[in-house]
Amino acid sequence: MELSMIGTILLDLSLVGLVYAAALIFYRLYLSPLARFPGPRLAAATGLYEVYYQLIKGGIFTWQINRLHDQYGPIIRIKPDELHIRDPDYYATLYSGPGTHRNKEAGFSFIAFPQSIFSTEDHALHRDRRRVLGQFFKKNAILRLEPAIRANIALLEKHFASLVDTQGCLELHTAFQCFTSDTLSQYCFGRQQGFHYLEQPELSPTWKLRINWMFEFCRVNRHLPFLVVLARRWPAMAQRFCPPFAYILGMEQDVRSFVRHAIHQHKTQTSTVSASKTDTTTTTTTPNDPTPPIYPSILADPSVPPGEKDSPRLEDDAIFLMMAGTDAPSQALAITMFHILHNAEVHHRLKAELLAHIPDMRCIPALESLEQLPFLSATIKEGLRLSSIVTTRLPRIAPHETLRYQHWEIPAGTPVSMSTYFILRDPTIFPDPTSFRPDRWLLAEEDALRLQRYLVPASKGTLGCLGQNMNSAWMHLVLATLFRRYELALHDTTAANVEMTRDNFIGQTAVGANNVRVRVVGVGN
Ligand code: HEM
Repeated sequence: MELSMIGTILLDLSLVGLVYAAALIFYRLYLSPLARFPGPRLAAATGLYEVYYQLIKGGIFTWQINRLHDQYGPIIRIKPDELHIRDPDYYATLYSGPGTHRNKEAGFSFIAFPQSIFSTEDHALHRDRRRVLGQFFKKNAILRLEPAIRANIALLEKHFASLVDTQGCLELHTAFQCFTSDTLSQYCFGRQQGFHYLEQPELSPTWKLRINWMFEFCRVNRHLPFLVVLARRWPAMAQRFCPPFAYILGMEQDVRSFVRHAIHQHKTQTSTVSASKTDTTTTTTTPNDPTPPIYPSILADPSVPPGEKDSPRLEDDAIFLMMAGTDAPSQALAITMFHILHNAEVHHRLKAELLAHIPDMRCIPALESLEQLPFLSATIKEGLRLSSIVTTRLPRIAPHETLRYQHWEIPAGTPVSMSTYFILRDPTIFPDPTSFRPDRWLLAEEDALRLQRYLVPASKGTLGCLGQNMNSAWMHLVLATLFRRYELALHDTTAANVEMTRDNFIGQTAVGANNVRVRVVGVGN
């Protein structure tokens, strides 16, 4: 083909592309059913508006949305096909419970783990998957898990005990990432399986690095999904060009191998049982186990369809669960501890309550009894509010319902999102919102319930977080144990070390600042 002909074809293609782009922008600005909604014209015209804030400006679109609300009002168009609402009282309507139909939006699923519960867009399939996984996170299941949680707190404590009266210090994100990844992986796959970071002589930063990089990549992946496809296809090259990709591969490989091991064990067990009904020595779950591990139990559950038990499906699910169930809770713990130690009065009152209710520090009471301690529980609520870990918006789609907000009618099928970060810091609900004030939760029952409606760090409704009972158990047991048994003090740590400045789905501090260091200056009595 002659060069001039190639030139002509390219020119024609460019012209077609330009006309198409111009027509699309015209449609979005003037003809789209969302054209009448307020917001910047640039955001209505192109998704590149968001990409600019997320990729070029380093992940600050959440804060830009908040500024746009100041300018345009409580409902705005933030993308050609998405609306955002800033009104805490609308949250329960959008993130509704059983009986209403809400779908997730494809762009907000982790594209890298399409078969995980979180990425399941289909309403009915999501409900079935949630029924299966949800049983392991009900309150009763968590109460049965309490001895296993305490066993890992004992291992965690050794690292604090080794620093008593030394000049050494301990980084809390690292410590709690070890605790959560050990506890959750052992619950997922059995105590012998799973991670054992806490048993190492030094607390390993491995999981913290893996999970931090995973969320760092999440921000990029959402806008440039082909990068994941390329990196998966050529992992060695990906690591060469981007060395931190090794953390992600390492994390995925470990969790995938746990799942494959569980499947292998299950097959061995099934064939052994059919060969000899009496020999069950190779089982990974036993009928009397009070806390049977999650994935072996799912594999053994005859009501779960075989297609739901294949390796790729369970691998995706387990990787997502390990991400969701480790980073947010360890950040919540570390940031809550920062605020307690940073506020002398809160610290003093918490210690006084623990001392009064736990006379013998060797005997930390049962979880259900710790949950009755008013100041400890208020401190945990305030920690969850102020840490507001999940900074992303989470769009919901009502496929068959016209949602109404004030005088606005939102066409069925439109992605609509809200950001819990700004509900948790709304000054009309939480006066002086950036201050750590557990007292705000110490209210008469009716007022407390009213305020509690706005405590939504883990979202709400049929698609909301599954792990809140687990998280609450971890926070009560860990904080009660550490604050009753040790005198702790911050070391070389300021508010900048816990301030979220970037939205990587999960909020992040400035790069490298997410360190909360403590010294152990004594033991309790
Ligand atoms: C401070 C602690 C936590 C916070 C702030 C948090 C927050 C969230 C949020 C915002 C979502 C998305 C919900 C939505 O799309 O509406 C979510 C989903 C999820 N979280 Fe959590 N989470 C926490 C702890 C945990 C723990 C400890 C676990 C498990 C051990 C867990 C497991 C999950 C699962 C499985 C989902 C997906 C639910 C689904 O798609 O049906 N989370 N979490």
